[in-house]
Amino acid sequence: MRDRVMALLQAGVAAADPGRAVAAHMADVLADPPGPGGGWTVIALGKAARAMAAAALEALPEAEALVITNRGNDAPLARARVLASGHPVPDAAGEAAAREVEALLHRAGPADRVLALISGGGSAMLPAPVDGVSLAEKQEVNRLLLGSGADITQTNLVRQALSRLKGGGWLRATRAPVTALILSDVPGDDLRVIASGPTVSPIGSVADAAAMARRLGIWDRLPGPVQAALSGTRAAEALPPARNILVGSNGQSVAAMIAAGAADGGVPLAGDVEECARALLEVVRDAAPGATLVFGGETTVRLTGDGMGGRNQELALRFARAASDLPGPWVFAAMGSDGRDGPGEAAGGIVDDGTLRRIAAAGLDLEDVLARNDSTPALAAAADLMETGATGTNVADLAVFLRG
Ligand SMILES: O=C(O)[C@H](O)CO
Repeated sequence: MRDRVMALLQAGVAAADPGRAVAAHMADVLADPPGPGGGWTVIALGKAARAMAAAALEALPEAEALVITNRGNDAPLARARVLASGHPVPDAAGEAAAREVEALLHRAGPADRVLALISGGGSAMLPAPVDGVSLAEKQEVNRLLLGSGADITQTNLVRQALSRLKGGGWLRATRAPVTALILSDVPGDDLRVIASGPTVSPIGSVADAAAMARRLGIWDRLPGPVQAALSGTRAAEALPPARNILVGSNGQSVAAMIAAGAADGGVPLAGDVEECARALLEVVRDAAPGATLVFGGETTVRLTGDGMGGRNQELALRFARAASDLPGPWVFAAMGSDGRDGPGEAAGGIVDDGTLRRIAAAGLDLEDVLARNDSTPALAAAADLMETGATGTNVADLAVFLRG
């Protein structure tokens, strides 16, 4: 049963393979070639940038690419300049990369074509603070947003208002027509949110961003220049049109898992992880023997301790606790599609009807584990920790329930 669950998760991850996703859409890209004397400017941003650029360059034998990605994903790539940038905290390397991106975009003329390859993590990797705001101040804003409980849409609304390149900034910076291939790591696949939407219109106005900072309770702690920038009015402008194409997403991965033989679980992985665990249990309670249900999305965890864990590991444990009276055999697994769940090395958790017994046998008190958000050691003690290594893509979280 565990092998079947892992094979389905693997099918979901494979469907989000950045190289394959880009290759599948290069015919669309090539349908709008450069004009006479023009060429391609390829700029890739985010955790999947290198893999996306590699696939694009296969189809563009004359082109070179600028790749901005996080450390660890920054292996050299033929015909590309690969720049490592700070993530999740923006850094000076990212600021220098942002200047290179701007220079390339400015240089491209109307006969050229810009191919933007956008993936998650891009917001932190390309800090381009608006006039009057320093990198250190942007770092502080980042820190405040992370601690405020803001979701990714709220976070990126504020980030966009403080950036030259987010929220359509790439379009403002170039005279060349832009096509963007976008790999989504956000629930709902709002293109304005993914990597803060460099090639689409912003989520809201500067005033909306200021109102959000107030609502999140961080306004009074924002550095003065940031408050000033958020108090200004940036005239709403019509952005040049761009072709924005979603090439991979959580929904597409869930669809691939369904194509591999599972059924749609019908509820998203969303909201508070405990509430989500209970909602999943309600869905699977009446599942017939042999039924396999798949789920996608991203939950949130309210931290009450400082243990080692991640939202998928916590979801797996909370599901096992909620399902204590669910007749076995059953298996439930949840993972981050990037193979990373929280700060450690684990990808997620894979629990079954014996998990609670194994945790107790290891001398652990599950209530205490959950109160300390310490899911990794508990899952490891039950031989239920999932470790896949980095998968090279990121389309949020995937989960599978299988009834034996
Ligand atoms: O970079 C970001 O903003 C997040 O990963 C969402 O795409």
